[in-house]
Amino acid sequence: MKLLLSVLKRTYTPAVCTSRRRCVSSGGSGLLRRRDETLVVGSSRELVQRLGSQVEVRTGFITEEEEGALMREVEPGLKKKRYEFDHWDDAIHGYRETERERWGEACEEILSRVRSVAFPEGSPLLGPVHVLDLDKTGYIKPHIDSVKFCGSTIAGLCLLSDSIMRLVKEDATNEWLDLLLPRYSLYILRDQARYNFTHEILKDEESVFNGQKVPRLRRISIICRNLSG
Ligand SMILES: O=C(O)CCC(=O)C(=O)O
Ligand SMILES: [Fe+2]
Ligand SMILES: [Mn+2]
Repeated sequence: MKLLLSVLKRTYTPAVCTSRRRCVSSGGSGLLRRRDETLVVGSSRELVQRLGSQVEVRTGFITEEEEGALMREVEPGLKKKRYEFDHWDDAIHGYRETERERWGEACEEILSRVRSVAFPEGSPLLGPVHVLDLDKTGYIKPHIDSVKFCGSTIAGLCLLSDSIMRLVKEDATNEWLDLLLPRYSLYILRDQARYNFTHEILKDEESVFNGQKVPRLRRISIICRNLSG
């Protein structure tokens, strides 16, 4: 299946870079951009193209109804918890989370679609699916997922809000990529993008993509991972 970039409803203004960093859109690669819908910008065209093969954003991966089905399943468990704000040392600020191994039929169908596009057939997966609920003021600081517990691929469904995921090369912080993750999208990070770059979800005040404000509301992500080999 080809990337479903054309489902993105809004158009974003052409690259107007207001940040210190040099913005180069992925125009011309044909993979990450269709019409005016840019989903990836980065520190250089070369990086966007090279790392672009290890990063996917599939817009409209789920429908509004499917988001509703997922919410009905995760909301009761989340509501029993309180958002955590006070742990200054945590990678995540303003969040609550849970894990879920068994899902109802509708959700299982969605998750098996995620697995079939994100992971090679037969690749052993982490059993429980991770559900992360970020408050409107919550954000995820730069980190690399534990190499002990999870393998080469991270796949996340984005519910309730658009957001921006920033990837920064661990040993060369001038190399970076910003991904626009629209509500209803699926993102996939593989290989170098997963091992050699930190990832983070920007807080509302910093949530600007390619010069355009992207309001960050409460956001829920549902994340599938494979096991480390
Ligand atoms: O919310 C997301 O999409 C990413 C979460 C994350 O980075 C993590 O749980 O390690
Ligand atoms: Fe992570
Ligand atoms: Mn702590």
